[in-house]
Amino acid sequence: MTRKPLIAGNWKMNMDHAEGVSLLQKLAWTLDDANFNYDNAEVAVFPPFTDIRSVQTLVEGDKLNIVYGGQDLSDKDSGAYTGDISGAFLNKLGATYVLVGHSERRTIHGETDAICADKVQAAYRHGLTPVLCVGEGLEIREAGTHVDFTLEQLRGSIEGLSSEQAETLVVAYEPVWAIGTGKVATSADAQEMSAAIRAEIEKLYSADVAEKVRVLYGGSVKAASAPEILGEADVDGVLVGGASLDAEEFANIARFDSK
Ligand SMILES: O=C(CO)COP(=O)(O)O
Repeated sequence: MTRKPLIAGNWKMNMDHAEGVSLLQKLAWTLDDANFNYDNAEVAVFPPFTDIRSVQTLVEGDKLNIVYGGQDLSDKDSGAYTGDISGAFLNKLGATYVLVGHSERRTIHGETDAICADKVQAAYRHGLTPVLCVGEGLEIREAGTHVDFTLEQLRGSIEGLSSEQAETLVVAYEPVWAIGTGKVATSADAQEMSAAIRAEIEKLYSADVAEKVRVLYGGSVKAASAPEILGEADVDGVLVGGASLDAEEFANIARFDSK
């Protein structure tokens, strides 16, 4: 089976709701002008929470083919959790995906694998597809233990996941040393880890489930580096940070396979 590529833009803490709507509008126009075929790849954006209602209004109003999600969610459904966002609210706003365990949340907010596993379950509880972020820091990469480290993170963050849930899981391999540094991993690095993640999913579940899981690469992806990375057998998409804030650049990443 062929897995449909997912081209995802993580806006992080950028773009207020007005800026976000104009970025999304520009992205949609740029893709339309290029006759982008949405059958070739799924395009998703992850705006700040404050933008999502406005994004929903634009997507639904203009019938855009672009989907969207939250950058995080609470592991709880509702209650006295000041500042947290429930997956139920994201679902109500038409979100398709939700990022879980981005390295900036694991480091800055101390999110452990166990917390991520609870957030993955919360995503499924609320009809959201989790994009689970894993990846090693520079010291681990330099020690050569990056595969074991990342698979350990994966196992811990999908604790309790059923086969049925796992089939729709998206995993984003984002080596921390490549995030925001301009140091993009080689396509061989991305392939090595994507294949290892898929093999681990097969061990934990089955070959059929492993075939269905989509594995993304993230870390300084630009239009110039995207085609080679996305050409790797086990890489099913990219999770783009900085370059997703530029409509033209992100559109060119989405059009990675246009000759
Ligand atoms: O963290 C990332 C996406 O979630 C990657 O960010 P950059 O593309 O800016 O390196």
